[in-house]
Amino acid sequence: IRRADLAAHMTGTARSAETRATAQEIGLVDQVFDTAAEAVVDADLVVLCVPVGAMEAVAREIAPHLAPGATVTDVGSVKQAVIDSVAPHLPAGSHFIPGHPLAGTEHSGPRSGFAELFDNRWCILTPPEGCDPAALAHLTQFWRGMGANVDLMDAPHHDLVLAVTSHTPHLIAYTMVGVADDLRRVTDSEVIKYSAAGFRDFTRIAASDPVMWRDVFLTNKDATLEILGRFTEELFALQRAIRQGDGALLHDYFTRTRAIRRGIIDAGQDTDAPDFGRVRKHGADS
Ligand SMILES: NC(=O)C1=CN([C@@H]2O[C@H](COP(=O)(O)OP(=O)(O)OC[C@H]3O[C@@H](n4cnc5c(N)ncnc54)[C@H](O)[C@@H]3O)[C@@H](O)[C@H]2O)C=CC1
Ligand SMILES: O=C(O)C(=O)Cc1ccc(O)cc1
Repeated sequence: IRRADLAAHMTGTARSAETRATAQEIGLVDQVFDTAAEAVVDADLVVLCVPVGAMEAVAREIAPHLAPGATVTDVGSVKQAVIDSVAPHLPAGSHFIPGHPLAGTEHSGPRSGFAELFDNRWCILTPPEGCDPAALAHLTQFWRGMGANVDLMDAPHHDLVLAVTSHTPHLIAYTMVGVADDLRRVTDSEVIKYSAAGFRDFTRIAASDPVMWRDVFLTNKDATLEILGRFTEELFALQRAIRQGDGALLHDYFTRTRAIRRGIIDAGQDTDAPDFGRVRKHGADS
């Protein structure tokens, strides 16, 4: 926001005194308040950046203190649950436009942000029907100002797409690291020592914030279970092919998946590796 001078004055808050002190110390915002109720007074734009399961409590707290005509948005990884829990509490005359930047790392807290985080990444907005066009245009410009590309979607579609591209992959990473941990005799030495790229990536993902991801799965339950069901079917098919020595099936399968990866790279969306590098370079928590 500072890089592109998108706000005249930025306020912020966090639940713990320690986080608020850190935010103050590193100059993350112009003014840090003890409560969300104080932080939103006179704000044109309010961005809720809490775990999905905490959105409702924060919405209840800020609602009586919002300026008339304020725009309220969020960055939660699930959208329908946020709409259901936040919208009923906001006053008439405010504009609620949920959002989700598809950018982040396994790190949390005020020291984990860096100005380039949203550069050339997608931010999906899920405006409700009848949403104020001027408020939507402003919010779109806000995200573009931070370097993101903006797309619009309805919330259920967002939740299904993200179940495929983010939520289920995270669950699989958590599971794989859990499996390795169960094999204690391997974990204690060899898994760490000989950790090849695949498992290393899983451990990075599985180091993500437990509260945030607990809430993602609790609130995007149906879509995640749907994708997990399909994942399990495919896994069983591959398991059978391995048992039966069906090399042709495995080869065909891996040829198809390789083409998908190449499609992602051709579309300019292969941002994982540079992103990881950026986190290190910009000194986020490690
Ligand atoms: N970390 C990531 O890579 C991404 C996260 N998101 C979404 O962004 C949101 C925030 O995540 P981060 O910024 O990573 O987390 P964070 O841990 O850096 O910040 C979360 C904030 O919420 C506060 N909080 C937690 N529980 C609360 C409660 N019950 N009541 C009031 N405040 C509470 C914490 O004190 C903290 O200030 C989540 O909804 C997450 O799904 C979206 C895209 C990427
Ligand atoms: O660290 C990673 O690789 C991520 O996938 C970050 C991330 C986490 C949650 C989101 O809703 C969006 C992006």
